[in-house]
Amino acid sequence: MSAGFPKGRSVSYRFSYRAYRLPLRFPLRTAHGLWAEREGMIVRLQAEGGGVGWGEVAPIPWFGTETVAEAEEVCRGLGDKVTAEALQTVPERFGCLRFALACAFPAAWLGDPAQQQAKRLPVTALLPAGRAVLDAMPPKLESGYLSFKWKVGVGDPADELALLDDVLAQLPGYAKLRLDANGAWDRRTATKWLARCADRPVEFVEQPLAPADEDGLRGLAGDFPVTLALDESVARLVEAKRWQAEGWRGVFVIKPALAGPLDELAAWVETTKADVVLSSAIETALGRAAVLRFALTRAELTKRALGFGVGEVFGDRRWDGPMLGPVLDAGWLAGVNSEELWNTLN
Ligand SMILES: O=C(O)CCC(=O)c1ccccc1C(=O)O
Ligand SMILES: [Mg+2]
Repeated sequence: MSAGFPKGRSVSYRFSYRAYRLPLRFPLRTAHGLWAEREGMIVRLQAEGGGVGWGEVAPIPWFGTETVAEAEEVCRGLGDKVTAEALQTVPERFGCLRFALACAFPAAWLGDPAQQQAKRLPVTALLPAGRAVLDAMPPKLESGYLSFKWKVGVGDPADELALLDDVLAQLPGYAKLRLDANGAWDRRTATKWLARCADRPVEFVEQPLAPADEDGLRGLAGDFPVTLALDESVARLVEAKRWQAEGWRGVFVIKPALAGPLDELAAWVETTKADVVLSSAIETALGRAAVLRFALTRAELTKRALGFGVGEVFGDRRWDGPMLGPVLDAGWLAGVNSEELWNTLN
C-alpha cells in the first residue's frame, strides 16, 4: 500500500465526505477535561475507472489540529471533482485532512494483502488513570500484553506517585511500562517522577511538561536517564522535524491520523532513523485500519510496540473493528469493512 498522493497524473476523482459523531463508551479523563464524544469525517475518492478508497478525518482539537468544521470547509471548497494536484494544495496545517485524503486514493486499496500476512506486531495496552489501573492490569497480562501505558497527571501527583510502586510490582520482568502525563506536570512534579523512574522498567515518560515549556522538556531530557517522549509537542510532522533538527534524541509519539500522509511520515523515519511510536488518535476502525495496514509493511515505523491497544472505544463493533489484542496481524484488517461504514453514514 502506498498511502501517498500519486504523482504526475491528472486523473480526476469523484470526491465526497460525510460527518460522523460517536459517543465514547467510557468518556476519557484527560488533563483537558472529559472527552465524551468523537466527531470526525469519512472522505471517499472514486476514480473515473471505478476504483474507490476511503480515509478518515479525526482531529483532536486540544492537540492543536484543525477542527472538523475547518476540515469540512476545505472539503466544500474542493468540490465534487478533484485531481491529485488539487488535493495537494490542502495546507500543511490540515494534518488530519491530508492524512485522510492520502489514504483515500483508490490505488492504495488494491494492495496485495499476501505481502503482510506473516507479520505480527506487538500492541501496547492503554491503562486507565488513577487507582483503576491496578484492577485493569491483571486481565491484560493474562491476555498476553508485554507493553503497557498508564495515564498519569490526572489525579493528585503524590497519590499517583505512590501508585507507581504498586503498578511496577504487578509488572512481570518481561514487560515494560510507558507513562503518559499529557503535559500536565509542572517542572517540580516532573523532576520527582523522573528521579523515581531511574532504574525502573519504564520504557519512556511521555509529554511530562506542556508543549509550551520547550526549555523545560529539553532540560529534563538532559538531567535524567529515563527516556522521554514527545506527543502533544509533535502533533504535526513539521513539529517533529523541528524538534529533531534542534537536537531532540528521545522518542516521538506520532499519531498518524493527525500527522498528514503516511508516506511522508515513513520517508522522514527512513531517512533520519527517528525513534517513533505509532499511536491511536481514537479514530474509528476505518482510520485505524489505514494506519495498521501501512504499519504492517514498514518495519522502520514499528520498532516499538503500537499504541493502539485502546480497547472498545465506541462500544459498537462496526466502528471499533474486531477486538485488537496484544498482537496485530493482517487478520485484524480483514475484519474492517470501510464501505459498510461509509454506507451507515448515508
Ligand atoms: O498511545 C497510546 O498507546 C494510546 C493512545 C493515547 O494514549 C491517546 C489517545 C487519544 C488522545 C491522546 C492520547 C495520548 O497519547 O495522549
Ligand atoms: Mg500521549
